Amino acid sequence: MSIKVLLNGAGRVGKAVLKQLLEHKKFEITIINDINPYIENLVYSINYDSTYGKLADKFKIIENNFIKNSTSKIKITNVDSLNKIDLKDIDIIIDSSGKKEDINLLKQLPVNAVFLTHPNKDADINVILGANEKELNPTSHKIISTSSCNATALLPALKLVDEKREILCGDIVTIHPLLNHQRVLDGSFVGSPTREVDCNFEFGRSSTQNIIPNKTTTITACSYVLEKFNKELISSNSLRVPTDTVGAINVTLFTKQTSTKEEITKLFLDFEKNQKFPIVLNNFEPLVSSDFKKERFTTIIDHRYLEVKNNMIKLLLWYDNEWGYASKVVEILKYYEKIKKGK
Ligand SMILES: NC(=O)c1ccc[n+]([C@@H]2O[C@H](COP(=O)([O-])OP(=O)(O)OC[C@H]3O[C@@H](n4cnc5c(N)ncnc54)[C@H](O)[C@@H]3O)[C@@H](O)[C@H]2O)c1
Repeated sequence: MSIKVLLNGAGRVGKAVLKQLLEHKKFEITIINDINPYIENLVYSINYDSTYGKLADKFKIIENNFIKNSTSKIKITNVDSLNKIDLKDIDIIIDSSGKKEDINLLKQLPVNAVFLTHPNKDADINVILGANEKELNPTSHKIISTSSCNATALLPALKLVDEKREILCGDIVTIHPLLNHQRVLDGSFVGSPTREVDCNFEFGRSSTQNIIPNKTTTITACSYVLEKFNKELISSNSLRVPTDTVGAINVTLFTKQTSTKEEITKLFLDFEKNQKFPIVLNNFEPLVSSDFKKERFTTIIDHRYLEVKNNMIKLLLWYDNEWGYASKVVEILKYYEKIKKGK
């Protein structure tokens, strides 16, 4: 029998999750809830996407707030809180709305698990593949955060280096595409209810005309997964750039033991060879950000920019913050179901 899923919030991440989950017959998205009241607009934005193109098997609206394509029939609801939805046939919720819902409310929902697509310190667990998936326990973890796109890309690399060389301190700069809470042209910034944003004035400026510096919650998100990787150990900031998707992280680490470039190269090559999930991909080609669009691997090491000097390691990582991150949400879901069944 298929696992019935409710998708809450069909924005950038929600739609990437939807499209990837449609490929997995084990999961059936039976409800999509979004505060967008226009079902015509919702179905249009699922069928047509400027970043990832047209959906081959398009949805159309059928009777009573249902949409349908050749394989799936999905009910559309339009409420602002999950406790207003009839959940009697739902096994799992994926909440990609960004709403910071009361955790106690989420815990009381009559479903097996709620997956949050944002870091959340009150969740039962924050999971990043390649970092702490072995701690995931379907019996005791009901509210499961799948962390952030940046932390998903970064933490497997930090863990790997730390296990071999012990990280003493470091710094990261994330270079991140623009997001839906930003402005197209200059305007006053209006606080987003779905995001914690510190740099309000900068986010009121035109996202298409500027590189916007801001703080990032990446390291805090890492610390929810593995406590060691916190803001005391690693400093951070971010540059928001006018591209649609694919981020990069410039990472500088100082380690207890010294390394050579060959040793660090081998570390990532060996990891890629032996990994169970699509995490590390080693790139030696002269590629640019759009070449990583729709890439499932989310810690793509660009070896052209790997630098190792004594106890300093400098890495450049790539990741598709929408599609790649959504693929990890789906992988975590599949892994959760697998260990739940004791396989
Ligand atoms: N975009 C990214 O690169 C990215 C990557 C990883 C994680 N995330 C996280 O995923 C979440 C969504 O981000 P996004 O970029 O997809 O945002 P988005 O603005 O594109 O999409 C959010 C969607 O949720 C809907 N929504 C808002 N409040 C709702 C509510 N109360 N109930 C139901 N639907 C609601 C909106 O109408 C919209 O369709 C955020 O928590 C974000 O931090 C985003």
